[in-house]
Amino acid sequence: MRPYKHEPFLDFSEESNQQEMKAALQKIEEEFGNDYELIINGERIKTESKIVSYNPANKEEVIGTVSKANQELAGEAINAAEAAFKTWKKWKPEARADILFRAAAIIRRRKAEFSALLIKESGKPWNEADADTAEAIDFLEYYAREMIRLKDGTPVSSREGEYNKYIYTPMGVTVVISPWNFPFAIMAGTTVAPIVTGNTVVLKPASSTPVVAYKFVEVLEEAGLPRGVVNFCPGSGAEVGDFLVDHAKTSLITFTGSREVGTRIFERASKVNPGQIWLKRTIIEMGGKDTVVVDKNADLEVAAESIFRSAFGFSGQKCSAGSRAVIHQDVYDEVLNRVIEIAKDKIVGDPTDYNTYMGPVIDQASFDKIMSYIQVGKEEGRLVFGGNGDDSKGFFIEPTIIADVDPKAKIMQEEIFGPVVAFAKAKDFEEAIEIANNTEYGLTGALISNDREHIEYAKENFYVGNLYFNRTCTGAIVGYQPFGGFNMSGTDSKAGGPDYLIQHMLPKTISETL
Ligand SMILES: NC(=O)c1ccc[n+]([C@@H]2O[C@H](COP(=O)([O-])OP(=O)(O)OC[C@H]3O[C@@H](n4cnc5c(N)ncnc54)[C@H](O)[C@@H]3O)[C@@H](O)[C@H]2O)c1
Ligand SMILES: N[C@@H](CCC=O)C(=O)O
Repeated sequence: MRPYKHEPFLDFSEESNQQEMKAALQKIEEEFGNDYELIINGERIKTESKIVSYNPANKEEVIGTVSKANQELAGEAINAAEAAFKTWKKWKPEARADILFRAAAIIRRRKAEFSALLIKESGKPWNEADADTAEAIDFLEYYAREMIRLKDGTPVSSREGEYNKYIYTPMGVTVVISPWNFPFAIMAGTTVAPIVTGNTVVLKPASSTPVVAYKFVEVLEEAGLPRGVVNFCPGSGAEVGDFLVDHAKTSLITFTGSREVGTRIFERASKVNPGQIWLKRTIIEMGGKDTVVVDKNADLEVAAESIFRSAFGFSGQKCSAGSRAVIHQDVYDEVLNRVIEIAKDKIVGDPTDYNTYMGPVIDQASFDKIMSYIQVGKEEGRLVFGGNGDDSKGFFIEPTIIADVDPKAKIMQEEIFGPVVAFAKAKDFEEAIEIANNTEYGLTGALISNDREHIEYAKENFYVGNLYFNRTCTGAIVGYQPFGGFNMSGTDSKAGGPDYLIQHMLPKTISETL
């Protein structure tokens, strides 16, 4: 087994990579409109009721229709997962890991096809889609190796006359609820972490992006995953989500999504329901209100680039998005003007076009919500760039920059999840860090500074789960920057890190008297 190394991103300035992506985009169009079924215990189940997956850049284009589970079918999925657990938990960890390695190899061979689907189903531009596919491969490769590392447990001491062992055992049925914004990587990572640790899964993907999730489950089947170990169960959050969370046979819930739904799940999971003989465990990763702080002696070009890319990568639809820029007063105007300059060059449009920097936002509800925040922003600050949206064909919003915002203003406090960045001025470095910390979230942050003392100060005082220096606050890499946040950003499970898998297992102490 080679040491873990992250999957390299494709360089689309190379003609051959461009051609491959163009061909993949054409090829997947042939599958548009296909019908995808539920997968319960390996059986395909077609339902009358459907989820329709649209291209957010072109509302007319249907990516696929997907059967929609009701509570009865969700109950069958839980039963199938419970039955499969009896044998799957006995598989050797190395054999479980092998399935992940095989799945990674299959996806690597079909990389362009998966990225093309992400471009169409979630509106990601090429580089963001490629990064999402690469991250899905990374999760498979990394968690497989992690399970092999953990298979014999962690060494503990033994006194004379005894032999002690400390091992990790699987938990049971895991409900995986995933978001649409990393429809491949997060969905795949949160599905295979419970699987490789010996649990079985009911996967409820986001309703905007169910097709990529179906195709991933097919890959797991092709890689040799026995039936019932993963059950594909798309459905309404309110109906099927609550049902799965509440179910007495659910042991572990791993959720990634909004604060509103995450706190609801956290609360419901704490209730012990009739027939339930354990306390449910939850891994809950939620939103962010993330800040790029610029110090007065920073490299201002790095600062402007970092702010721009943190705010507008995938139209700001990342939990890690830098939706707040807090700038030292001495360099405020210069940085703001440079970010505006960068924004002027960038193309907003159809993400199937290689030259597009920013595609659409995911759907009408997001479009309306972001536009209403822009309206609030115009009242709370000075609109200096963008501000317009067009939802006639797809859900397009210009990169929007609002200057001179009070740190306590609504657009400085609430997660917008769109291409909007608010600028605030700080009188000195300490005040900038105070402003950065003044939200209820604590996910990511970046400091752009050349002052070593300030960097050390930030390491201690900038209260976020992922802290970066002299770069963007987005773009964590599996195995290199374990990911998760403090406070209302979640349980800080650190996906893609060395502490992640053990949260899917029950540690067991075995002590034998010799
Ligand atoms: N911290 C992280 O690692 C991370 C990563 C990606 C996205 N996010 C956050 O996710 C949010 C965007 O994603 P979203 O719009 O898909 O979030 P969301 O909370 O609306 O939906 C997430 C998932 O929860 C399901 N759901 C909805 N209601 C439910 C219920 N009552 N019970 C169970 N499940 C239910 C949805 O169908 C979906 O599958 C943002 O807030 C973003 O910051 C966080
Ligand atoms: N892990 C991603 C963010 C995931 C949330 O949307 C990043 O680091 O940018």
